[in-house]
Amino acid sequence: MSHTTGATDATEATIEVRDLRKRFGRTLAVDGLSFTVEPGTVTGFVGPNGAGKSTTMRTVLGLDAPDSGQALIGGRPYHALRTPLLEVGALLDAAALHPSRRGRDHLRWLAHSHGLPMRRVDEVLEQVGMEQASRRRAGGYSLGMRQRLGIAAALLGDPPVLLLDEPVNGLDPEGIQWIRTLLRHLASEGRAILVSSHLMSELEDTADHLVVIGRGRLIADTAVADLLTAASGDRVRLRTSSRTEAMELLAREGGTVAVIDRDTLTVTGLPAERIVELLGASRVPFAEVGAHRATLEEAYMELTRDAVEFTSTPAADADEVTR
Ligand SMILES: Nc1ncnc2c1ncn2[C@@H]1O[C@H](COP(=O)(O)OP(=O)(O)OP(=O)(O)O)[C@@H](O)[C@H]1O
Repeated sequence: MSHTTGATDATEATIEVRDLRKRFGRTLAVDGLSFTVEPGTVTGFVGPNGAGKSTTMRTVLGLDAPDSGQALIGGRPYHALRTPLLEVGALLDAAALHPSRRGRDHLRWLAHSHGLPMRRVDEVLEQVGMEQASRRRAGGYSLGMRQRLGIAAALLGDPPVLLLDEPVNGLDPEGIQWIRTLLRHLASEGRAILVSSHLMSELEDTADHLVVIGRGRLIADTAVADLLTAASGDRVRLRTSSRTEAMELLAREGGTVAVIDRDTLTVTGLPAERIVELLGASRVPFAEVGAHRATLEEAYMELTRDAVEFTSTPAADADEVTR
């Protein structure tokens, strides 16, 4: 953060959600949710469609009023922020722009209305790779371009807190890689960043921390590294051209064997050294025996499977919490 725009100090870079509840008619969108986004971290906000992610973000941004509980930015509710654009940046929908307006003019207007120096417009346009495109009219922008412009607008006030709702939507693989690098960089500067996604794989290599919700309730609030370690367990991964033979042998010796693909297995209940010994003694060909590292997707599946009981609601409430 440059601090030239008077951004708040690092201790204020947090998002705190405290026992938040929000109902829309018969739908309980957010049901007693609490979590904190710490400075210097990218926190992934994950859950299936309709889980309550957007509602939570909108409440943090003062766009929805909570029925109870609190949503705070740097310890204060959004409406109490003196200079919101300098304190929190947000991407909710890809920038809704008038088709005849140039992206650059949109940012200049935003900067002007908040008393920000015009050089910030050029700085953020460079940061999102839109220097050239921003001189064209928005009517011709792709969804990816509008996403980039929306991110530029969020960064304009150099805020210590960022909320991005599904920022990867519409980006091509190169764009996805770009946003990963950008978010890592922004977090390394001490910002608190909350990024929602309904796909766990999109957060691989981006998030340090995960808040997983289902039906408006917290399922997990965990460091990504801890989640992956727990999900990887004591599983050993091995490759073999004699899959059936290897499976029979290892199961006989007390291992629990799962098939990953045509020539890859994972085994629990037997240490790697023992597996090597057993396959070697029986002359079953194998290669690459090592600890299995779970993907974030696998970890998520495990997590939500364990959380089924926690997330399910009494039958009487059932139609209140479904879309
Ligand atoms: N303005 C509204 N009026 C009525 N119901 C709403 C409103 N906004 C959200 N909901 C409902 O609240 C629930 C949570 O929706 P929300 O958009 O917060 O979920 P989400 O996790 O962001 O989902 P998605 O991944 O699909 O964006 C859903 O059942 C949704 O239909």
